[in-house]
Amino acid sequence: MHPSSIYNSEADAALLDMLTGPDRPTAKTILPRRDAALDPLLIAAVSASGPHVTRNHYQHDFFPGVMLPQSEGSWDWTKFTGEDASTKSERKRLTYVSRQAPRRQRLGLDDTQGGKENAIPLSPTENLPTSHQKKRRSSLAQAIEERHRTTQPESTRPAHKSLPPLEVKCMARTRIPTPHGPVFLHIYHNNRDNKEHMAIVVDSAQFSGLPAPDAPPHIRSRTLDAVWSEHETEMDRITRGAYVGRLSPTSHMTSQPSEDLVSLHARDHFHSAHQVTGLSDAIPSPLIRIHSECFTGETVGSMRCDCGEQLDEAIRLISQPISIPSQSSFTASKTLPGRGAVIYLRQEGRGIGLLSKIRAYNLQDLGHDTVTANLMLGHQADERGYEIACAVLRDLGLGNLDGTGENVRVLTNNPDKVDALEEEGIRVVERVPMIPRSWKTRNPQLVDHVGRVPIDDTRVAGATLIGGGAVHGEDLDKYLRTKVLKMGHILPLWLDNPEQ
Ligand SMILES: Nc1nc2c(ncn2[C@@H]2O[C@H](COP(=O)(O)OP(=O)(O)OP(=O)(O)O)[C@@H](O)[C@H]2O)c(=O)[nH]1
Repeated sequence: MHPSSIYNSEADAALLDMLTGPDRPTAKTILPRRDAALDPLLIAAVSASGPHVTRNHYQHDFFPGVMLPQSEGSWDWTKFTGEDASTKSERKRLTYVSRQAPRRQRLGLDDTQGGKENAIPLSPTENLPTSHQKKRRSSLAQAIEERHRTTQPESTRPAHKSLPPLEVKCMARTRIPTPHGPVFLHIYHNNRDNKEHMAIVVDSAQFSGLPAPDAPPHIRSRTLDAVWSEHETEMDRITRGAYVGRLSPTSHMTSQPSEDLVSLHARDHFHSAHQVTGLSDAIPSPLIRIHSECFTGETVGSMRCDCGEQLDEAIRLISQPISIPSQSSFTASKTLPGRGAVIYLRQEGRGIGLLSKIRAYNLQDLGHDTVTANLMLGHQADERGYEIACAVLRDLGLGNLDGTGENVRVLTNNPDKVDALEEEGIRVVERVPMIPRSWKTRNPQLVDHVGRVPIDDTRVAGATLIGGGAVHGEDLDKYLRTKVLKMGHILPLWLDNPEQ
């Protein structure tokens, strides 16, 4: 036998011994491992799940900050007394680097037109003034003039050539009981920004099923009632709110995808049936409000502005029953439930965002008014747009575009809103003013020690929130006065002291 084959047989015998023998080989006798130190599959899995895979990966510099000793392993955060400023400046922050091309490139957008109008979903720095906004105005009068020039409704601004037509889709709706009666809350998505705008629809007649022949059509979302996929189930439709009547454990009826046609038919039927009596003309058009988000006013109950009160008052006014006087000696008078909608737009702080609004409040505490404070921060006095609101209105059958949809009455003092709606083809047949409650109810004899006017003893809590009463205070007076005197709101000024 050849010596090398003997050597091989010995090695093989040792290997066999190691694998099968009763005694495990010691470190001295063990043969070098022949298997791979790391499983290639494991390596592939690890490399496939780098920081680009998930936004919640630890390499994002979120709380707790990476590279802080406290962030390693479990640590008692109750002991944290703040990061040492010196170590913070030395600490090199890890940054998240996207491997995708910039969104602008991926969407094939032209980079030459900056500004909000391009409606790219907002980045976290959106609230910071851009360089062109940082330009200081020489005088307030000039700035206000400029604001009137630049804050036209979005529809009148030059449309971005690469933007697809605006689309909105109602993703879900549900019944919400409120102090003013039930409403349907609708959540909308759109292809212009990454915000969830909402519609609060008041139409309690819907609870009794399909519209009665002598009643106005239901206010329903076309996109919600549409068929979303051939695979959608009845439960899918019910879960997203595409039902008629009222849901209960024992009753649920899905809406028909052709709801659009049904409601159009119902509207035609309604109008022709009542042309003779004139009843259809006697029923007022739905009352709507376009409302802009105000976290401080609506959630915290801030008395710096009247936003919480306006949202509450709008739902209350829209929910008021409608009395239809008798049209002839043959017909009796009627009372219909209130109908309409509040379109709730996520354009906090008149479009400048919550962060900037909070900074503006500090400037207001230094004595500046709401308009000047915005301008000092490099913003316009009002940066809102109403294109999405109009698309939502049309989806709800409120808009009367191309002969479809109803005319509307609009609750506002803001002439810009009426102009914006009309630019978009929404037919506004009446502007209904919103008089501040405190102006309507203020009577020095009634003011209690916290400055609240007890207009209704049953509604004393949460003064500026839903279901609240009337409040007034120095900040609110100043804000309301500025709206009338500087922002052109159509409201007869009520002042305790006009010199203030
Ligand atoms: N920048 C800024 N925004 C504010 C201030 N106070 C309220 N807002 C925002 O203003 C918006 C409400 O606008 P208003 O001017 O009160 O009312 P309007 O909607 O223009 O007009 P109406 O329809 O008559 O109520 C909300 O987005 C609030 O967050 C403020 O002091 N500064």
